[in-house]
Amino acid sequence: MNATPTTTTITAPAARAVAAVKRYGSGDAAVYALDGVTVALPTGRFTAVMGPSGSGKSTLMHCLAGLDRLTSGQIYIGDVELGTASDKQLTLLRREKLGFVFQSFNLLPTLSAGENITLPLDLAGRTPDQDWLRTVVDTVDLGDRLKHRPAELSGGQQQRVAVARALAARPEVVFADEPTGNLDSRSAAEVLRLLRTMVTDLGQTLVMVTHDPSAAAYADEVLFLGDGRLVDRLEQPTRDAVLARMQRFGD
Ligand SMILES: Nc1ncnc2c1ncn2[C@@H]1O[C@H](COP(=O)(O)OP(=O)(O)OP(=O)(O)O)[C@@H](O)[C@H]1O
Repeated sequence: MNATPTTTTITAPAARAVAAVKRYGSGDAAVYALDGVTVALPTGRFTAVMGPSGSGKSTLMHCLAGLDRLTSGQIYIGDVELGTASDKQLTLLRREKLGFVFQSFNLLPTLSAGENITLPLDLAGRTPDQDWLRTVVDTVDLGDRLKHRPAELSGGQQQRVAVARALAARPEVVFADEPTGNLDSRSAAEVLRLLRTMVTDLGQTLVMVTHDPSAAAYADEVLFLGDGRLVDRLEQPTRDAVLARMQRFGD
């Protein structure tokens, strides 16, 4: 009898934390912002991070993104372990492998939208991959607004420019910290649809910290932090399921 051959595709996680501990202060004043978090962020997926205020969301994101160092444990971006990297290597890694979107759009006011998008590449002396850049600009759908300065764009449009800037270098992971925190609900939905598209259509890996259950519902999975620990996770989240889980933190 012939056995049917099976193939299994194993995709390495884009980033992971292993027994991640981050302690601020010492002795009686010690605060464990992360208290032993082990989690893998799969490639090509949209992961949202939620939890009550002070639960360690920003700390986890900053440590994953090489903006802050752990007290103990390991962070990997691909197969690079960040703990052994020098500050200079971390700066290079952030520039070459990671993209960032912040709550405040952080665009340079004197540059056009198009110039803002390519600025990180220009500063790094890298030649943009024109095909990729065209795909990114098409995806963010700014049409004829590329020559406009940030002040001439709506909040939602400015955040779409910031998303395009994060994508321009084709990073391995994009980190978004409350990307819709400064937007009205219509603009927020515009930006969230764009983030969803960049994962679904362009295969980007995205990690987003948010307080908003509606925003988290765009993700493939939501991780819930409580007191510096990973306390729950929810696949294919809906707004109501996320809301219900968040309400349980109040119990
Ligand atoms: N630089 C710091 N020095 C001392 N304690 C800190 C520092 N940064 C964070 N913390 C503490 O670590 C814990 C986790 O903070 P963190 O900002 O990661 O939480 P968060 O879930 O992102 O909160 P929020 O939703 O309010 O932004 C909190 O108790 C916070 O007070």
